[in-house]
Amino acid sequence: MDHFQLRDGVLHAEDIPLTRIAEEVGTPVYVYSRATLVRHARVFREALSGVKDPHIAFAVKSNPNLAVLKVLSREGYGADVVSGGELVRALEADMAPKNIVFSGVGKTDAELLQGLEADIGQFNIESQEEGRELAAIAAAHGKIARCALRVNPDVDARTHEKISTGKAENKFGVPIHRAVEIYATLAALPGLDMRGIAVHIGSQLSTLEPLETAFGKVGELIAELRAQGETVTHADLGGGLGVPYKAGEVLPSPAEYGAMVARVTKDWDVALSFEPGRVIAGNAGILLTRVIRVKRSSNASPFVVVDAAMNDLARPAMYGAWHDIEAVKPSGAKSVSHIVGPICETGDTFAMNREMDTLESGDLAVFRTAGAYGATMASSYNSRGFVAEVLVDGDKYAVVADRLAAAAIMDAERVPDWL
Ligand SMILES: Cc1ncc(COP(=O)(O)O)c(C=O)c1O
Ligand SMILES: N[C@@H](CCCC[NH3+])C(=O)O
Repeated sequence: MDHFQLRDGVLHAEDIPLTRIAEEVGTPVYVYSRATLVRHARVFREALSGVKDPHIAFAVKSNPNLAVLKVLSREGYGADVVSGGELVRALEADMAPKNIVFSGVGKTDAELLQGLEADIGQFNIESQEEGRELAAIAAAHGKIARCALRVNPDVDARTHEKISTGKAENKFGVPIHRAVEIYATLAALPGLDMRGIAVHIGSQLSTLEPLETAFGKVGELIAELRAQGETVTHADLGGGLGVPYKAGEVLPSPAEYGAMVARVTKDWDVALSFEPGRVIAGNAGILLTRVIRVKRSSNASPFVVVDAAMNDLARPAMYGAWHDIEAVKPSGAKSVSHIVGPICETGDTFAMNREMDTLESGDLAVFRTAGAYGATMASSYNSRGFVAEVLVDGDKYAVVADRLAAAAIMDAERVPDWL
């Protein structure tokens, strides 16, 4: 069920008209639906009913807002973090340390220590070098780091090249053909409890086949490790399940994903964990914007200039990504337009020649499927300040991230007295 629906001609988030949020909070603003987050969290867990005791760690990078994390921690979700900053957020949102997994190719010594001191559940080690450093830090502090070795299975996830992570040429994980040797080396080090394998081949996957191929390789690796006398009790299957960005688009469902996982892993005899991000948060959020003006300077499609820009929602500029765009109070008229932001880059374009609701100066519109990799990738480019975020719950809402004005950002800058 979609919690962003038209009621009496006005698009609502749950029971709140988006016109009200625009008036009271201003635009641009991200709006999240608590009911959708909860529904997605439960659907994903339910989809894994064929897996014994799955551990689900929300990929914090997809939406690190504290209120969003709190909703998910209340659903029993843990966190997949990739920085000390994300770790602090997960703890702040009451995610139990044992339910936190630390991924990423570039964890610094300080971040490794931070994870050890928080006694997180698992480090996903991405290189032999990182494993050695973690072992030394753990041993020096009298701690044991529970670890999985992230492997790179050299599988094409068939997604956008910038978010593919499982090809040999990508920076992530250790080459799977070297995994047995590296695992054995790390398992012999004091300070490390090597207990499993992790894999994540990319994001916004639109077919299950690459995942199945990668998981098949992990299954073979686990058997090989055990044959060599290594202990393997855990496997982390990452995230990556795609979501529809266009109305009517059909992607593999969480249930199909869960059934595939249960089938492929049935003889593994390990505790499985998952790191979903987009599939939980993507369709739980929209970006609400207002049309500044419509430029009709030629016979071509008009430029509808909105007050959101590539600094607020980077995906179209970065990946050529599509987000459905709809009027908040649709008149019924449709036309072909270009939807652009105010930033001084041609790349600040959300849609070209898009047939969609006709928008006029002052109208409100939404970018759909903006709950994942939206606000979190915002910047202050062109000194635009940071976009605000709102969480709706039935007939109430709260501002869960203040708009950070350009002036507040400037306050953090200093002009040296020798200038
Ligand atoms: C290690 C890791 N886990 C989980 C995720 C979450 O991916 P997604 O949002 O596609 O589910 C990512 C991002 O791709 C990631 O890099
Ligand atoms: N930022 C990307 C996803 C990156 C996934 C990170 N592992 C996107 O918006 O699609």
